[in-house]
Amino acid sequence: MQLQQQRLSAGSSGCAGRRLAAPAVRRASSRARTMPVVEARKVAVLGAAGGIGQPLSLLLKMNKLVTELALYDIANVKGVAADLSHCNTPVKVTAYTGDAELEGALKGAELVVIPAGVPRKPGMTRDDLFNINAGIVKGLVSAAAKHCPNAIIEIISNPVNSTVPIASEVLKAAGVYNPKRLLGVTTLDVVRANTFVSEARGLDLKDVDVPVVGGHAGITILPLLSQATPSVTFSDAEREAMTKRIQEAGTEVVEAKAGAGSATLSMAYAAARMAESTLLGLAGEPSVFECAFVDSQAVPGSPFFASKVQLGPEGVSQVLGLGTLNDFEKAALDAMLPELKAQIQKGIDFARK
Ligand SMILES: NC(=O)c1ccc[n+]([C@@H]2O[C@H](COP(=O)([O-])OP(=O)(O)OC[C@H]3O[C@@H](n4cnc5c(N)ncnc54)[C@H](O)[C@@H]3O)[C@@H](O)[C@H]2O)c1
Ligand SMILES: O=C(O)C[C@H](O)C(=O)O
Repeated sequence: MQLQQQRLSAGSSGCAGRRLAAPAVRRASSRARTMPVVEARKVAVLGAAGGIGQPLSLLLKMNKLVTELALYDIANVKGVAADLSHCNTPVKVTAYTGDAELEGALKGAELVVIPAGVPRKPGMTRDDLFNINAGIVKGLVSAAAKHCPNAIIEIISNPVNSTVPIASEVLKAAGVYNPKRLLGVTTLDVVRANTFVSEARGLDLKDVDVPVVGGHAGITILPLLSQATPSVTFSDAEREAMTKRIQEAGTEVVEAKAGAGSATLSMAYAAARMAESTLLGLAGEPSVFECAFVDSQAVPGSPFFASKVQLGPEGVSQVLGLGTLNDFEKAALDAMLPELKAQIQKGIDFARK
């Protein structure tokens, strides 16, 4: 609710917040009249007892667009749900654990958010998580294919560049793949880019919107600083340093946590923002945009790519192109592609074997 209030009044909705700025300011003065009509919306969080899952569930419990919050985890989820259910917001909280209860979590869900899986420790890459998380995502998406085949699925579990292709293959094999309904959550990259650029240039955060494209690991994370709103200028050295900071921001947190995991609170904030945008799109709100890692033809040869997408009643209603890149961004795009394609293919091969 708080997040939503902030979003509606700040006019910040997605990596293309600029498109919403004017209507959102109008909504702020007549919010009761212009809030989308809320139908029954069940949201399932798989991995809800984890470092991301718990604060994400709290934020969703505060969101007026959610009516039921189904929390699923292999451990400790009943306590999390009991705790959360005491918050006096209208969202109904239910808890499910173990394979036998997964169906209950998923039945009737319109949005399934998946932060299940292990996080990095210092010295690891996201790809080092593949061996454990690939199987977790495969299993959970198989269950979603069976129990809520029309739900929108948003994957947080790393490595996103591989787990999203795994999910697509699982859904294809089950005969229920709809590319408009599968998204890898890269919102945290946008959140970070907005924060760092605003800090560097002394800008009001609510005005800043930096699209981040590519994927979600190292050099595959490409902030398009040339397309930032408001327009910002950087020297070559500054642009390179800012790009690297955004690319390495996850590692910055992993190192600061020194073995206790990776980003959880900022990720929960980012995922809650992504979920809210998705629910706004489902509710028929026009002009809702976010960057996300989706089935895409934006870049030839890369079957998945993160770019700005429009969210609507069907999920992803439009995948936007990359716009005009400067020479630095063009070179960075060329440099990332072999790595991104290999990580996508690794996910596809795993799911097909
Ligand atoms: N996309 C992003 O931007 C982004 C950002 C931060 C973290 N992540 C990733 O999110 C994942 C979770 O991170 P975290 O810090 O919350 O980890 P965590 O270990 O704190 O929590 C993970 C939770 O998943 C649960 N889990 C494991 N297997 C499960 C299964 N089969 N079904 C249901 N639940 C299961 C665990 O019990 C645990 O509660 C990691 O893979 C991490 O790399 C992604
Ligand atoms: O860095 C990580 O391992 C977690 C996440 O992908 C992040 O960007 O914070």
